[in-house]
Amino acid sequence: MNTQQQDLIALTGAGVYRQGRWLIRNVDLHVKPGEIVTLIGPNGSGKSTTVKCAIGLEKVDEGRALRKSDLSIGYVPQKFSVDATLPLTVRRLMTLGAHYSTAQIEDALGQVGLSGRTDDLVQHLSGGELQRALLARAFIGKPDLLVLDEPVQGVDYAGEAALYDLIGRFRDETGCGVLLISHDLHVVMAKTDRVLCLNGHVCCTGTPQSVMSSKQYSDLFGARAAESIAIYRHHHDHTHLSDGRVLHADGSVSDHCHKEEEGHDHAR
Ligand SMILES: Nc1ncnc2c1ncn2[C@@H]1O[C@H](COP(=O)(O)OP(=O)(O)OP(=O)(O)O)[C@@H](O)[C@H]1O
Repeated sequence: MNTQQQDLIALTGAGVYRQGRWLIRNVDLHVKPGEIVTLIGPNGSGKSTTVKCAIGLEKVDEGRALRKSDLSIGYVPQKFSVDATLPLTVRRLMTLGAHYSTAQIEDALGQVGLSGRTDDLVQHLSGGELQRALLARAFIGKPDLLVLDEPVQGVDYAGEAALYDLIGRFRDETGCGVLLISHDLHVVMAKTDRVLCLNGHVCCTGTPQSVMSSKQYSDLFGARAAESIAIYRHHHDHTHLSDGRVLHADGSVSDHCHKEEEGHDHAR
């Protein structure tokens, strides 16, 4: 990756305020071409909200969200539902909003192990197959940025490794950036260039190696590091108040939870 390259997306001090509370605050996130950046964090910690701000689906209430001009994005959302009464074939799914040749569609589907399935109804795909089809749809336009919100949900273990390999290969071949939300600690550590651990704010960040060798990482993940579930068992020592300020364990209140260090224990 060339660090001189322009960011594809950049959040700076981003905050989203909805229904009387800050969903995220003080979030900095940058993705350059060729870079895989992964967000991890507990349920409800603001990962999807952060991704939506980055690609312009949510607006930020403070801070800045910038995107490279003419940025093309291949997005696999966390939730994708198809109306059971609306017949939608895999071919149609692949061409919604764009035109691709049969050869291009077959090639994209072949890459995710769905060759020959173009005429199947999307409603009849299994959960893992639908996920693969959505990934093929994200790949097919060769976007500048792939944004994948839990791309392997419902995919079996062997299929999961294969799909992450595919994402890595796609990045290598096209030089695209990848912004990923993952719950799989092994995958995060193996594939990603940079990890951001969110809990309403960025509580620790760095290369997988630097995060893994940091005290914050062992405090966060400790002996359970081998278990992906460890991600959800942070030991927390401060609370986010409804006005966005932070109540620390010693009773002090500050505007944000970053005191001096990059990563730390925290709570919401
Ligand atoms: N538009 C909205 N209005 C109000 N609250 C919202 C809105 N969108 C998200 N939230 C809340 O913000 C919090 C963060 O949601 P988000 O989906 O970003 O979390 P997440 O880290 O992706 O969670 P998960 O791992 O469960 O998918 C949640 O408590 C959610 O209910």
